[in-house]
Amino acid sequence: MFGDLLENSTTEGVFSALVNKVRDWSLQTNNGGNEIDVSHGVGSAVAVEGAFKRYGRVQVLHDLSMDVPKGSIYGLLGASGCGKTTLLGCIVGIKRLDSGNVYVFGERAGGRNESRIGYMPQATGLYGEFTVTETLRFFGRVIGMDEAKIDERSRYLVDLLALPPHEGSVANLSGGQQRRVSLAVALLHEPELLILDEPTVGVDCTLRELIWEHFKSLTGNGGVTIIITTHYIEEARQANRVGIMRGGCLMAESAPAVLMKRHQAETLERVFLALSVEQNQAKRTVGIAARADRPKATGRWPIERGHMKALVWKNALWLRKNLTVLAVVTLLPVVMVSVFCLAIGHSPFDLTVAVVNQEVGFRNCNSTLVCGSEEASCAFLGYLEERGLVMRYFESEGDAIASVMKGETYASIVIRRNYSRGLHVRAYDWQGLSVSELAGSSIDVFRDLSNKHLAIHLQITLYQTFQQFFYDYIESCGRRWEAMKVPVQWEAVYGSMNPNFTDFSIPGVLLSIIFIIGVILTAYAMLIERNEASLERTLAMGVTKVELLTAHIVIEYAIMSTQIVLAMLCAFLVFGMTIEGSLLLSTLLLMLAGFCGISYGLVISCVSNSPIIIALAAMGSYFAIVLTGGLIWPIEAMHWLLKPFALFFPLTKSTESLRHIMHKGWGLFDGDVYVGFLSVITWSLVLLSFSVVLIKFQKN
Ligand SMILES: Nc1ncnc2c1ncn2[C@@H]1O[C@H](COP(=O)(O)OP(=O)(O)OP(=O)(O)O)[C@@H](O)[C@H]1O
Repeated sequence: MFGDLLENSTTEGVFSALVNKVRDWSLQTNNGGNEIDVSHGVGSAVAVEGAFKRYGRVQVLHDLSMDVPKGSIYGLLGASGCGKTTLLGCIVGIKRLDSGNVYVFGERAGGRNESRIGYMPQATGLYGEFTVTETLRFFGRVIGMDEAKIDERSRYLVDLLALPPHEGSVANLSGGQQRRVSLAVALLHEPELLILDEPTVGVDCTLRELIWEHFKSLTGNGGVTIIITTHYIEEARQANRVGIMRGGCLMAESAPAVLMKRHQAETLERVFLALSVEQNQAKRTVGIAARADRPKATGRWPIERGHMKALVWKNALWLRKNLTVLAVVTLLPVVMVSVFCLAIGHSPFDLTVAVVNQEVGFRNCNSTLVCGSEEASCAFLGYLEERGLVMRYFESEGDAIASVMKGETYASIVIRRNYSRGLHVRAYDWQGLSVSELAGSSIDVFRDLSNKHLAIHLQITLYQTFQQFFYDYIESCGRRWEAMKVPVQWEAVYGSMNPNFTDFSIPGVLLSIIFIIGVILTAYAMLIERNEASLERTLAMGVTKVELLTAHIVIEYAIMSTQIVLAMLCAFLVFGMTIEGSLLLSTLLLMLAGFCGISYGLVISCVSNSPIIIALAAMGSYFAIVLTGGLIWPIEAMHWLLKPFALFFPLTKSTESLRHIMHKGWGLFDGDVYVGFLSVITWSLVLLSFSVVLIKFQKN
């Protein structure tokens, strides 16, 4: 309708003087019996005084005043982007003015009169997965209706608005059907004030007529007040009063017939054009109006039982309808723990090495270990094969080294011609060992050191294999091999004699998995909630943001408990990770880490509503935590600049504590186990408080 007069979002200047003049004049000449005085007295359902509102640099409402008499239909008209939805949001209480006042039934907007208001946002504001019945049940519960009343009203509205059968989900309805469901939600609790943002878009003319008849009967018989925005301008002729907005100002406010008469126009559209011309002329002459006082926020207890029950029910219903998501989320930690245990900490096997055995060449030889054997090198290579090395034999040393250089083998092992003789002298008569025997009994190894893990593994394998082989050779010669041992006796206070990297890392891995899943789930749940238009509607019904958060935390905690139990069963029962201490204490620490993740997820979701930023923040912090938390490399080895900070990160101390519990069997007050608990609790509380502050002070 107003397509040719689309608002300029950078509208400058204030036209309040002229606007107020036009408006006053309209009111003076108004002869509508439905009209009442503009002050927010007894007769006003809604009164707006000197409203200012801007989004960043864009001034959206500009010294706007309006008055909606009780029991009337008020049509709010204006071009796209002129600020109608913003104004409605301020009346409903989900948006705050920068300055000015909004009164609803004589009380400041945003107070406790949500049960008297029915709000239909511009977007449908519904949960796509729910059926019509479930949608009406949820919003009925939020507003505090009893079940019988919800059923009764649902039947009535389904009939009135010709809503489709109940079984299908709302997302599968047509646009017009969805708008009707949305209207039904607004009408559900029989509110005294209906605020409807374009309720008849996508509705056919017959049904539109019917809906308007219903509005008229509501205002006529029931004393209900309706504020309605519409782009079908002719519709607004049926309203008792229309307000015409432009550039964030109300240019006129009066009965449609009065406005048309005053401007000698046949349609309201022509009235709008005439007013726009007058406003443009005033733009050049009128200065900026003073701002009114900033309204004070209304204080209230942020959590109500009824709201919480409805929200938790809604979240649980959403999960029931998204069982795949629920299954994936619940099993994710088990999958991550399994992948970790299967992938990390095991010794490499089937490593190929190049071998040049100058003692026997390519001929077959006897690998049995016998004292004084001329082919002891074969026995040694047999030992290496038993340790899982794969041998590739070469004729010359150069070919063997070339195979390492080409990446075909990991090392080349060269055994000299008189190896067996030298070895025998070393084992049997070492005092008489000559220089040539010493050199001949040495094995030359050329390794590819570019892969540190594999190179060290090969080195350890060769040392250990040779040690065993040499002890066995000494024994086969009837000598005591114990005399050759390094004279150090090793014993374990905690842990096994053969420590395992997987076992070392699993406490930190469990904590970090539960933490990061908490972060991601919360951030995305809040993102979805924020981006759903249903949030506007839920907030308009008096649900607080703190209640929304708490309901999410409740559901997430239920999921998290299952995640933790499954992840621990997987780690301890399936992969045999060490658990010497209390399972309960370990679970508690994991729950706290999960809570810390949830709190951090809340902070991220408050700071940004971009999925990319959320993903980057979550992954970035995860890597920082994993790298600095002592999970994969000891903190003792960390750079001195980073170390003091790393100790304060949320999972550093808690990883140590969980390791003490799991590997040493320590209790809460043994060593500094309690410090890990304190650290993660402190982080959770700080992050949670921060997110609550951010949420509280977010205006839009
Ligand atoms: N959350 C927001 N952040 C920044 N700018 C916003 C926000 N909401 C609205 N705006 C801007 O404020 C102006 C008024 O928007 P509003 O939705 O109130 O207009 P409207 O009159 O309802 O438009 P329409 O008839 O198309 O729905 C527009 O320029 C819009 O881009």
